[in-house]
Amino acid sequence: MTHAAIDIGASSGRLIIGEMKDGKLHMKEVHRFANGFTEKKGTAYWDIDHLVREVVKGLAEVKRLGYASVTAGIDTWAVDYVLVDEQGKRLQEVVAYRDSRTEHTIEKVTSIIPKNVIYEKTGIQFLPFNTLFQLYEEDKELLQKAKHILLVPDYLGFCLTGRAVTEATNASTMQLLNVAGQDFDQELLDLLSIQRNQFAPLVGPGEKLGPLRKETFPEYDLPDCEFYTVGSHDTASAIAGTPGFGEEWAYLSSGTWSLLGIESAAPITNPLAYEDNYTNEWGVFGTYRFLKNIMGMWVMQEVRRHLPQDYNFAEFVEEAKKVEPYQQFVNFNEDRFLNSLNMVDEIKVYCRETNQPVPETPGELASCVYSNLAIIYAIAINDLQKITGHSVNRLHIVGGGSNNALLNQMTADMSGKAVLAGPSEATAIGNLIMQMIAAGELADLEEGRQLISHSFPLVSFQPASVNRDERIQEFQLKTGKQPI
Ligand SMILES: Nc1ncnc2c1ncn2[C@@H]1O[C@H](COP(=O)(O)OP(=O)(O)OP(=O)(O)O)[C@@H](O)[C@H]1O
Ligand SMILES: C[C@H](O)[C@H](O)[C@@H](O)C(=O)CO
Ligand SMILES: [Mg+2]
Repeated sequence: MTHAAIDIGASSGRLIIGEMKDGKLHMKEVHRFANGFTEKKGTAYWDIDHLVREVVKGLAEVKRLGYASVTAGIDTWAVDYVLVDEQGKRLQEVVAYRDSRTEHTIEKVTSIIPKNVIYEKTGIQFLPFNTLFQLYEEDKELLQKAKHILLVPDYLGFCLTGRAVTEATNASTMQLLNVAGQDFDQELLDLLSIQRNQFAPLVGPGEKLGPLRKETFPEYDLPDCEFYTVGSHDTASAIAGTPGFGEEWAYLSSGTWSLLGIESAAPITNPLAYEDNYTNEWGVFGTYRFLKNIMGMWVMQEVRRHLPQDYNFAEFVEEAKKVEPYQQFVNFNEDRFLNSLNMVDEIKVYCRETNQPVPETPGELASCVYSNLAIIYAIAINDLQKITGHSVNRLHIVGGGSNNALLNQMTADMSGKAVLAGPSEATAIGNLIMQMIAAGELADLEEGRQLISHSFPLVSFQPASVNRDERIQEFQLKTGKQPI
């Protein structure tokens, strides 16, 4: 059986087909397209119609390649939603989570329901753009008109099959689900004046969603396609696609964001987890993604956008290798880097404010970003071990960032942990694995991870002794980021 993973990240989307042959997972990228948000009249929006078109184009390409019948699953970035009316029409453009409208909303909401109460209810990290805060700022009249409030992957599934669901892994990122009750929290819904039935029924990954409604797209020659729910939060699929085994492993899903954490059988919401803003996003098969959002390759994407040279990411790494690392210490996890007007200027201003050498060249800027991300990852692993009592002896880095051998080595050096890099397309692979389990081709996630480890070679990086403690202490001194 051939399966199609539709994986749409904040920076790019792709349709990848996969099938199991001779005990290996064989994949082919069939379609790739750009994604990104644009500002219109001061608000940041996604182009959701572009994404629908690109998904349908990708499915048409699947048919053109001779696959008459496939299954498919959709995963995207988290938290953002679409309001849909009684006729199934979108009520507004889709606001992007980096929009400034929720800059001060955490304070507003937590002045009504205390922060610790929300964390006890949801176990979810406080990020300014969580759906809870976006909906608090949403136009109340529009909200009232909405028959459905659909997260982006659920909306895409609705457009393609006509069926509205709320897939649980992505639903958890909204910070509206009560982890004890395993459904929406009524007090939080009341705060937003939202009825429970405005959210479609919660469903888990691995369930049949429905057939592609070809008649909706008559201008395309499309395959027969049965859609399944998967880990529709891309990070849930990325973790499902990470070939970690046993206890002592952690993951770093390295793309626009760096998501660093462990797979836990139960939520972890102790005081240290709350203080250090760790999250318990719902994973596949009832697991919890105990992780922390760290500013990731977004920083390099924005540096690239604001430099006159047109380097690709591999070229940035080569330029960074020519520069002495750890020349300045920058806490890229500060909100100021979430959507700076000009990331290059923001980094320079930060270094001037903290009386540090200012990076000027592309290599100096890339080295500054990679050096500090490696330190931030190392601190996050130390904190993770303290919070959970879980020891980590190897870090699996997956996603596009796993192609960065320099950063992989720096991460091993700063954390003192072995790094296993790859697969780069772990999200699409985790998406495919869920479909194969649902189709009965694989027994469970463990067998899926065995298949991944047999199909995609990992690259290993061992830690070198590089004044780890001194550099981390200097980072904490210069940035004020104290250990928990
Ligand atoms: N060869 C490479 N060398 C260095 N970095 C790379 C390389 N290839 C990709 N990257 C990094 O990976 C990032 C893209 O990662 P990935 O493809 O996982 O993101 P995405 O899926 O498009 O978006 P999201 O993270 O939102 O899912 C790029 O921004 C870049 O920084
Ligand atoms: C906004 C979310 O935190 C972000 O999308 C992250 O969870 C993600 O999905 C990274 O691809
Ligand atoms: Mg991705």
